[in-house]
Amino acid sequence: VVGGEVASPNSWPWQISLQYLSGGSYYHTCGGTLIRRNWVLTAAHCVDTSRTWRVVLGDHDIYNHEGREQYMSVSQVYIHPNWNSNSVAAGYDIALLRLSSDATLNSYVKLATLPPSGQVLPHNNVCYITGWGRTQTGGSLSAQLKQAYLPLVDHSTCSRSDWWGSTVKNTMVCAGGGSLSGCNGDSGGPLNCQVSGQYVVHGVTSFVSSLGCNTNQKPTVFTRVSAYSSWISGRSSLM
Ligand SMILES: CC(C)c1ccc(NC(=O)[C@@H]2CCCN2C(=O)[C@H](CCCC[NH3+])NC(=O)C(F)(F)F)cc1
Repeated sequence: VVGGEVASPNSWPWQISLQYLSGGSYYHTCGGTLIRRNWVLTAAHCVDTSRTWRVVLGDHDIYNHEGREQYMSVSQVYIHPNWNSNSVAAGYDIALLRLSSDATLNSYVKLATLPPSGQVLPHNNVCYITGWGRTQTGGSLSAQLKQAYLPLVDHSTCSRSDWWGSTVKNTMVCAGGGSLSGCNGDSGGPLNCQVSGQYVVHGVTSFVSSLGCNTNQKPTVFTRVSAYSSWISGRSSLM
C-alpha cells in the first residue's frame, strides 16, 4: 500500500496473509479474505505456481508473533478455470483456498461480507485497500498491515483511453488513481467498500501499472467479487 496509514490492529479481521515455504521459513506473498471458516478468497496470480502455502489469520505485524495469529494449512487451491497467467487483462484473477481446518472466529478473526451478485457501486464510493504490500514502487513490504482510502472509480472513467482503456473489463473494479494505491504484495487482498454503514469486500487486488504502483490515472485494479458470486458460492458451497 502506497500512502495511507498503519491500520489499527485487527480492524480488518477478515484480512489474511498468504505465505509460502522456502528454505524452512514462510514468506508473505499475497493478501486474501476469509469468507467461510475454512475458505479464503485470493487472486489467481498469487497461487498459480505450486508451492507449500499457509494462511495466517489475525495477523498485524507479519514479522512478529503477537499471540492473536492462527496459522492454517491449505488443503486445496481452486483457481478460476478461465484464468490465464499470460493475460491478467482478461480477468478471472480469482482463486479459493480450502483450509485444512476451520478458523476460530473471535474479535481478531471474522468472516467478510461479500456483495450481492452483480452489485456495482457508484463512482467515488468510500473504499479502503488493505495489505502488507510494498509501501513505495520498488520498496519493501510493510511489517504492519496498512490501509489507504481509495475512492471507487466507475468503469466509464477507468476505461478512458488515458486511464486503463480496454485493459480494464467490466468484471473488474478500479479504485484510487492518484498518489495512494495498492502495490506488489497487496495482491489477492480485499477492497473494503462502505455500503449502508458496513464494510463489504467488493474487490480482490489484481494489478497496478508496471510503470509504478501509484501512477496517475492508473488506479489499482481489482477483480470484481460480485461478478463471480456463483463461482464462489458453487465452489465454496456458499449460498
Ligand atoms: C494487462 C497488462 C497491460 C498489464 C497491466 C499491469 C501489469 N502490472 C504488472 O505487471 C505489475 C508489475 C509487478 C507485478 N504487477 C502487478 O500488477 C501484479 C500482478 C501481475 C500479474 C501479471 N503477471 N499485481 C500487483 O502488484 C498488485 F497490485 F495486485 F498488488 C502487467 C500487465
